[in-house]
Amino acid sequence: MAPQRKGTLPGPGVHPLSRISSNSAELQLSASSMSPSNSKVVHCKRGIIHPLSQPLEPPKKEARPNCRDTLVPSPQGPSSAWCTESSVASSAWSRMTLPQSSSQGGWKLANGVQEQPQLPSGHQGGTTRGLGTDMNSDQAYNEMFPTLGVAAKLTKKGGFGKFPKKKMQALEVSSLTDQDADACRAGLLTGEGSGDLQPVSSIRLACGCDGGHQHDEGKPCDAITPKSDASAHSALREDAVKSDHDVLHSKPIPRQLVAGPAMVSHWPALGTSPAQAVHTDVEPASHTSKSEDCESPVAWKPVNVWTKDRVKALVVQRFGAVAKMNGSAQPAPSQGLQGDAEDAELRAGLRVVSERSITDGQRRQQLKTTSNFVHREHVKGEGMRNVLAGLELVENLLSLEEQNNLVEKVEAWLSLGEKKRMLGRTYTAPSKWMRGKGRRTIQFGCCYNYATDGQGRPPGILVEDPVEDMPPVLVSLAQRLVRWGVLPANRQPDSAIVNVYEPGDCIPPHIDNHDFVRPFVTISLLSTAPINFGTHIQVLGPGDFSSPYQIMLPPRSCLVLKGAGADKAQHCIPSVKERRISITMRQMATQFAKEIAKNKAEGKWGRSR
Ligand SMILES: O=C(O)CCC(=O)C(=O)O
Ligand SMILES: [Fe+2]
Repeated sequence: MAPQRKGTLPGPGVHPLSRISSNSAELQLSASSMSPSNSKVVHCKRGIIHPLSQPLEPPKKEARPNCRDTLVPSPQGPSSAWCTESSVASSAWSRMTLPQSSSQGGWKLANGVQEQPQLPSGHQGGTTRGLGTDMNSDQAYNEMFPTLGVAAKLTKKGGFGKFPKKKMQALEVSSLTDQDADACRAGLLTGEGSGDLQPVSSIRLACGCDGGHQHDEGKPCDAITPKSDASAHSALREDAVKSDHDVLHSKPIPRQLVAGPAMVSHWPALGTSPAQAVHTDVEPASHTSKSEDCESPVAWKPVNVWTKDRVKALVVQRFGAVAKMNGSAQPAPSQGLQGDAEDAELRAGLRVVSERSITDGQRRQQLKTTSNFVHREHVKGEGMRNVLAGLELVENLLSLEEQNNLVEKVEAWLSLGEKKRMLGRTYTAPSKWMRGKGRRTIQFGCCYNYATDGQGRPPGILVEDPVEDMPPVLVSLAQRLVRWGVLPANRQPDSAIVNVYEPGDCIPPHIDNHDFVRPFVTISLLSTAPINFGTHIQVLGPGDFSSPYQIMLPPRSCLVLKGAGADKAQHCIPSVKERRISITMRQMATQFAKEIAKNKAEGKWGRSR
């Protein structure tokens, strides 16, 4: 039996005057589980160190010139021409995500042979590159390595362990289609099966290079691989890859998104790259004090500080690969629950390497929680009571860098949504923008029906209507909310709505639907905005609401809603002055989660891509 559906959440594009409601109801409780992969990836500012947790083998050389992702035939090397679609799936091969616009690169294979820049006929997008190749073009290098989402399809057999080192130099990879590449960057196109996209092993460092060359201590990396450094490159790369693999040999391949700072040049819809924003003062004006910038545990460091020793230290730190890296017999340090969780966050792009040393306990201590909100109103049948009881504002939830990473993801999701590349009603936008009309939303995990729809379905979760799964970055966020005590363990969110407020946008007064259990949270990003509370909030005009109580929501904070604060008082966000993003993360009542799981298992939630 479906739970009562009384609360309603205003939709993204309907005038607020048409949708005020309030109510309360008893809830069905549920506990859902999300299973982070245990694989480990080092994620640095402008790149990642991906472990290869499953082995690779050279693909069979079956030429399939007309398949979707046909490789550019390469003049030499073990992989002269084959179809990634078949060979990757069948023989543990990798595919590298490259934007179409980067295809005029002028790369060289390590053996010095120029790779053909032209795409073969039948190619639908993207291009082919060599992994472990030298670059002969600064432009190509800078355009590609720091920018790319990297994905691979891998099967369970073969491996670097069995793969001759030299052939690493000529590993051939091919791009995904443009659509896949977009989805990959957005952290949506992932999966565990051999038919899904997976990250390829690669080492790309903060300098934007792939780790394939020697870095002099303290000296900037010029991101061009001099020929003479070739052996140093491969030594470093292979050491690290081997170590990753040795340590992680039996673990599943991590799901990963890589979105670098140069993404904007390939994907104009993204706007300014948040990765650059970290050190270029894109932080909105609402970040008033300088100290706020300083409280981030991650101080900005110049990107050119990576040295071979630093890389080794990182790999050791991340993977416990002491023995492999140093040739000594030290045992690998064990990774506890915290380590695994951090790994998941690193993979998801939520956490950066430099935050690795911060324990959950320390993170919890950084949180500043305010919970004594009081506003007494008459509640029918209950008399006067504090209708804000149960609200908690948790400040300092995210560092600046974590916020920027999230915003970068949101921009990618918006871009996909605009291109209609997300499932069903994942992305919704007001048909025509006007002040107070609404906001854009991105829903993950379940489709929420904001208002009675054309088929007469009431507000609430629509279990038949597919939306995209929670992306890894949000799964990690949900897990950390529990780990840091913001939400109880049995309330880990399994759904999320991203609200994107452009100046003038609002969310009208509402009580969140009881298809979602309490407590739940809404996380604020980018700018401070007031949230209004009251049992009867008045709508004065588009985006203009009159209410007896207001709480300021600073960026990087979250508001926990439960008790009367969630169920007796309505809340709303009046038209915002500055761009703001919020992520409302909630757990579905058990039966909805179960029905959705069932529908997915029966293949009723197809992918639109
Ligand atoms: O943007 C916010 O902080 C509030 C969002 C909200 O109320 C909701 O998603 O239900
Ligand atoms: Fe809400």
